[in-house]
Amino acid sequence: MLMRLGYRDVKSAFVVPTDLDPIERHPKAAKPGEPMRMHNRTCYGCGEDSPQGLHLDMYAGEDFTITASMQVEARFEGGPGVIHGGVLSTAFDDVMGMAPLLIGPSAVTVHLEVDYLRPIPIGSTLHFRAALLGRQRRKLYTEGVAHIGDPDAPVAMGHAIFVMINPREHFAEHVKNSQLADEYTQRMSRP
Ligand SMILES: CCCCC/C=C\C/C=C\C/C=C\C/C=C\CCCC(=O)SCCNC(=O)CCNC(=O)[C@H](O)C(C)(C)COP(=O)(O)OP(=O)(O)OC[C@H]1O[C@@H](n2cnc3c(N)ncnc32)[C@H](O)[C@@H]1OP(=O)(O)O
Repeated sequence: MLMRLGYRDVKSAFVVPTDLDPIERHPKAAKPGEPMRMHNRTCYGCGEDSPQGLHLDMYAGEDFTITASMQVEARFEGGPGVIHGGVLSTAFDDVMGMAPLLIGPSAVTVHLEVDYLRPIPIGSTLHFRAALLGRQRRKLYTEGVAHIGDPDAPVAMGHAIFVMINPREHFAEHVKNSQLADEYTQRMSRP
């Protein structure tokens, strides 16, 4: 099922394959309107225990969508008075990265694109919507859009490809570096 967020007039080089495999919402996934569970509470994007992080607030939406918001704090300044482009791409990575969890698997970013459409002032609230567009083998195609109050006036769009992984294998050698190393090491040792 291919569901796009609209805004087709926005130029983007991202190509979504036409031969996508069917996807289904996982029965245990958050219901529309419910908060998305943090994948890691020290995540720089959404973790509540990441002191320097973006503190994205994320909710499950209808179908394969996520909604999210964040405050554009002064510490996120890039150009004078506006958000840093890298901060915005971090936010898109994390918001679009939540969409795979609606169908179940853990997945990591292999490709990320951001189209910057309008300057985003410090002090604004950024609102995001992201959608899982479809799956092709282990690849998951996503799209995101951001606005600062008027949903019909997008300020940025994002596209990304995530690849499904086995988290135990993928993070096995790295959990020791986590701020939550003890917790993850214990989780790894459970059958
Ligand atoms: C129990 C303890 C652990 C608990 C942890 C719990 C949960 C955490 C898990 C997940 C997180 C969940 C939500 C996350 C939300 C947001 C977070 C932001 C996400 C990130 O910020 S995450 C950091 C940055 N991310 C990386 O750190 C990835 C580095 N990377 C790799 O680790 C490898 O790359 C890997 C393993 C991904 C794949 O490697 P591989 O060998 O398994 O597979 P392969 O290379 O064959 O790729 C398979 C198919 O993807 C295609 N493909 C590959 N690369 C592509 C590209 N660039 N463009 C287009 N297509 C590409 C191939 O062409 C092929 O496609 P095809 O099927 O058509 O052949």
